Amino acid sequence: SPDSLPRFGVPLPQDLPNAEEELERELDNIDKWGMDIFRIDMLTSHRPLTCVSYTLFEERNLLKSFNIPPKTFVTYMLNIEEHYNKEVKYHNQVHAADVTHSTHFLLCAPALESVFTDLEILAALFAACIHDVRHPGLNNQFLVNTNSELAIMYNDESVLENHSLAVAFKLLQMDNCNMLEALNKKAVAAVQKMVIDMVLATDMVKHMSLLAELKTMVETKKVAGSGVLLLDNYSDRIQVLKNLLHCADLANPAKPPDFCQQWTQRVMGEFFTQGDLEKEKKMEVSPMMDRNTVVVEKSQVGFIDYIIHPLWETWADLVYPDAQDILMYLEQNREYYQGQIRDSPPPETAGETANGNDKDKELHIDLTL
Ligand SMILES: COc1ccc(C2=NN(C3CCN(C(=O)CN4C(=O)CC(C)(C)CC4=O)CC3)C(=O)[C@@H]3CC=CC[C@H]23)cc1OC
Ligand SMILES: [Mg+2]
Ligand SMILES: [Zn+2]
Repeated sequence: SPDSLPRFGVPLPQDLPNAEEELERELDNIDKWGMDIFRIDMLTSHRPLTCVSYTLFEERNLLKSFNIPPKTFVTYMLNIEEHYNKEVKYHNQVHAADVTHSTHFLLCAPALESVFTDLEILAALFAACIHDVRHPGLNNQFLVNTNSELAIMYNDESVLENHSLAVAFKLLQMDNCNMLEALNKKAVAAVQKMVIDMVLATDMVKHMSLLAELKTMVETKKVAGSGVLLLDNYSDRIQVLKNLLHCADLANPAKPPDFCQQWTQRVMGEFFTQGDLEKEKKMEVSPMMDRNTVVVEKSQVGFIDYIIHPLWETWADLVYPDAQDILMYLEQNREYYQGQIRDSPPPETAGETANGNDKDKELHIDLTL
């Protein structure tokens, strides 16, 4: 019937004859780290978030478990997807779909099997879907420094993260969008609190404290007989979920090389756009945002060494050995970027090459060889 949903939740591009079977093939990898979200973006006419979230909620049987009408779920997710900014090069619906997929993958870790309830899993996937909605492609510091409406609204505190949360919960109230309508008041309140806690924890200013708490949890790790993590209070459970979403948000350098490099292109495109605007406004240009001075490969090595590897190494300890392959990609990508940094020629002393031979003679020998 006409009002029945398309198979993957979204209409497919008419000009691609076998889009449906191509999309089915890509979605067969939804339980794999290497799923190609960029191809899904293309095959869904740029609605990867609705397609991936619908597929995941169906696969995890969450629509039935919480009596979420599929039509309501899809209407809400399409609405959320519409509220991601297509002009923004990185913080758009493809990033949201990628983080949602990564969140799903991390929740599948054997060390977390049967640890979280369906309500907590719904909250984590929902948080991933909405965590950057209405992102303007500018960071919190810029919004604060320019006295933006948003910064005033949220008193300079996690401005973007508060805004995404408010927009997401506001959109739930629109016609035929309340996907949580069948949940009782207590369950809705519990989901809302968990989603707020998780999304606020994606603000990078929280990174060091979040990582410190994760390290403490790893040191005092309690494991049940079956080997799964023992989390017997809200504080521990939400702490793992906050770090899980934070890891998913910081997963780009831990993805297969060509995906990692595409994300780097996108984020640097967004950063340079902000840097250009800061220059235009005679502001100090933010770190890594000046297109004239940044060495992208160096930034990636620094980002991996200071932020990404310490976080993922700790997460990998928590769920050992489930994240070893992810750590491998991260180390591979770090070596790739390190190798790309054009090492300036070794400092030559006057008249001699690095190994002390007479320059001309050595060059002559090289040439005849
Ligand atoms: C694919 O590459 C990237 C993807 C996402 C990001 C984001 N960056 N940030 C901030 C993270 C902290 N930050 C730093 O400058 C951290 N940092 C370094 O990276 C290396 C250093 C300069 C040597 C020392 C240092 O302090 C500023 C940017 C975000 O807040 C974004 C939003 C939320 C999550 C991550 C995302 C960066 C990427 O490549 C650089
Ligand atoms: Mg964010
Ligand atoms: Zn994000």
